[in-house]
Amino acid sequence: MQQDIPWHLENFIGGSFIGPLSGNFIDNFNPATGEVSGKIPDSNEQDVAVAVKAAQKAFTTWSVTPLEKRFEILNRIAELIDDNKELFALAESNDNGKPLWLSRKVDIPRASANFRFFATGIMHFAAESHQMEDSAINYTLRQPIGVVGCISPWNLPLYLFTWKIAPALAAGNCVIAKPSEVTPLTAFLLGRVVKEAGLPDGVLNILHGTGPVTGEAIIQHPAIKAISFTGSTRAGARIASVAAPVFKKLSLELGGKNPNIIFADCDWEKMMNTTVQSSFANQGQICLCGSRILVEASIYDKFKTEFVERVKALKVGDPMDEKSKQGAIVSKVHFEKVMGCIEKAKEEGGTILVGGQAVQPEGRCANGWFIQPTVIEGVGPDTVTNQEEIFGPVVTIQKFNTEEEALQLANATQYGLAATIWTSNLTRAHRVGARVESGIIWINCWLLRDLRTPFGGVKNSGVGREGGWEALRFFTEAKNICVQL
Ligand SMILES: NC(=O)C1=CN([C@@H]2O[C@H](COP(=O)(O)OP(=O)(O)OC[C@H]3O[C@@H](n4cnc5c(N)ncnc54)[C@H](O)[C@@H]3O)[C@@H](O)[C@H]2O)C=CC1
Ligand SMILES: O=C(O)/C=C/C=C(\O)C(=O)O
Repeated sequence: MQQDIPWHLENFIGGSFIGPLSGNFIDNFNPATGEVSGKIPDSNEQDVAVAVKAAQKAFTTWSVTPLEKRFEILNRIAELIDDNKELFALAESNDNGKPLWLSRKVDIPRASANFRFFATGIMHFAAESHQMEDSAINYTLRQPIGVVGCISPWNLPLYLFTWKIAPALAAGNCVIAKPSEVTPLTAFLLGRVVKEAGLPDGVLNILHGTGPVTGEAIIQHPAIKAISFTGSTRAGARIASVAAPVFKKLSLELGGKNPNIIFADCDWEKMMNTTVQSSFANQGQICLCGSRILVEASIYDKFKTEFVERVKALKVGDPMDEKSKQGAIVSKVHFEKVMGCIEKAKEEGGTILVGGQAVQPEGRCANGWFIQPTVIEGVGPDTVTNQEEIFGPVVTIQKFNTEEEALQLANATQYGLAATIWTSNLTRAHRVGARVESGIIWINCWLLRDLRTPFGGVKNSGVGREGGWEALRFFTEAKNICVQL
């Protein structure tokens, strides 16, 4: 595969790289330098229509391609991502601003793992059968849906793009996929990889462009029968309003305002190390980050002192520098949003214990969008700061006295994606875990991922589950066949 990071991106439609029909492109930026780093297609509904035609044509053969063949191709895609890991990692860091070591260690390996996981997963996927004593037998077919749409965000670009595409393809669907316009590079490179891996033309189509134009064209296209989306709750609500009345299948993985509940009897060192990570990994731009830290009163002061010290020590800087623990914020728009949230917290009476400022590293990153990791104290549970997703390197700390109070605080938002509980009392851990309103609970750990488990949120954090059989069920239609004996 070519080892260059491309400047001029094209759509990948019907197995070919082609420009947008309008001829219009939009600027792509490197957030670490603030400079334009390339051009991406500003695709519209005509481009989507061409892609859907290619996908419909490909579906006639891909949907009946033997599982072993699908396995072989998806596994080959995984191998090729691994073979080109350095190129993918560099592209991801340039596009997103995350440290290169993080792309190498997490993002790119997880992208190939997604393909490998669903390549093997489809070989083991089985449907149910139900016997009615000796009078009839029902068996359920799990058939591919047809053409499906996969729309992903900018925070874990290739990681989340492939988390949707891999199960969709494994299940026999053809895909119209759109990465975030903010981080298009690795999705473009994926087009080259799938071509080389021998995925038939039209099975995966990758279109670039904005949410309001390209994204809208995908969700509104009548031939696209299911949409899998990860991103903001606002965009998720919009997608549901378009898709639900025409009965498209929907999987929505949305925002979070996740509680990190710390009891006094926790394993201190493990909790501290992990809490720094769960607060600020990827500049806090992971929907699973613990943005509201709830600490038992008896250890609150000790926690505050040590946590602030550790956060102060996190080096913010050039993503290419191995020593940088924090890279750039993904875009100028998002940088301004996060800085605005910090200002809002101050207006709401919050005290900035550490951080709170933009950072201007020396050298090539002097004009990039960097923010110090920020810890805020003194904002109540009902404030905007503790209610709205910030999605940046900003956490709040709040004190609780009893388990009941911890639960009240934990559940006091519109979101319900993930929660972390720190305690060495397993009985309490189970009890609290069962009562936190959240799709995912981590006890004495964070982001420990088993790809077989159901992944998703409750309340305004989304609808449906990804991962394992859940994903393969989502990307198939169940058809029950009843045979009277
Ligand atoms: N995983 C998560 O929880 C994420 C949450 N966010 C939150 O969303 C806020 C805004 O970030 P954005 O980049 O604007 O996220 P977004 O939700 O607008 O964008 C995510 C993806 O959806 C697409 N999209 C947007 N509107 C669409 C529409 N009407 N139809 C179809 N596709 C559409 C975008 O082009 C992108 O590919 C962030 O500040 C953060 O709070 C953002 C990204 C990921
Ligand atoms: O699947 C995972 O391990 C992580 C998923 C993270 C998101 O969906 C997100 O940050 O939006």
